[in-house]
Amino acid sequence: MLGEVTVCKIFTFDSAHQLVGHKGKCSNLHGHTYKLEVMLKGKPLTEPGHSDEGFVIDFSDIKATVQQQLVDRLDHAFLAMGNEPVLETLNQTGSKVALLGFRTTVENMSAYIAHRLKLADLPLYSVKLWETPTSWAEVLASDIPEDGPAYRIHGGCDCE
Ligand SMILES: Nc1nc2c(c(=O)[nH]1)N=C([C@H](O)[C@H](O)COP(=O)(O)OP(=O)(O)OP(=O)(O)O)CN2
Ligand SMILES: [Zn+2]
Repeated sequence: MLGEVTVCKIFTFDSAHQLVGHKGKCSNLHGHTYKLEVMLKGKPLTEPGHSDEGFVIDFSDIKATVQQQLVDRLDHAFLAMGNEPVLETLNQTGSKVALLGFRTTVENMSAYIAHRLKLADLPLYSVKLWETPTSWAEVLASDIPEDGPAYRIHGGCDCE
């Protein structure tokens, strides 16, 4: 839309996961330093004298929301679908687990993140999630179905 600007804030978090049934090395328990690019779009505020004049949204407000909604939960956690054999041991030993309920591919993770941020009322344009320095997935906010991402849910999740 005319006059709109896209702004981006970048986050990183370190997590472990395991793609049960994967034909290759990702069937092993392993970890990533994920890089998350959150892109927001809107018209910069024009209200004279307002703290946010000239901002689409204050970067510090984006940071607070993304930290609270996602990073605090995912960082240094095992990202679980719920079907991983190691899950029982992690739960028994009090290790940090984010039970997401879906297969933790980068495609599904980026859809989950986009949905969470849309629900948090950010003027979200898209999220791009880097799983490795050479692999990423991107989801546009406008491509998230009203009732949430279309991935298969296994059992439950501790998402809300
Ligand atoms: N389409 C997808 N393919 C793969 C995913 C995924 O989420 N979506 N995930 C994995 C593994 O979890 C892991 O990310 C390995 O990815 P890969 O790019 O193969 O990692 P490398 O370290 O081998 O990357 P190189 O830069 O090519 O060395 C697998 N596939
Ligand atoms: Zn992986």
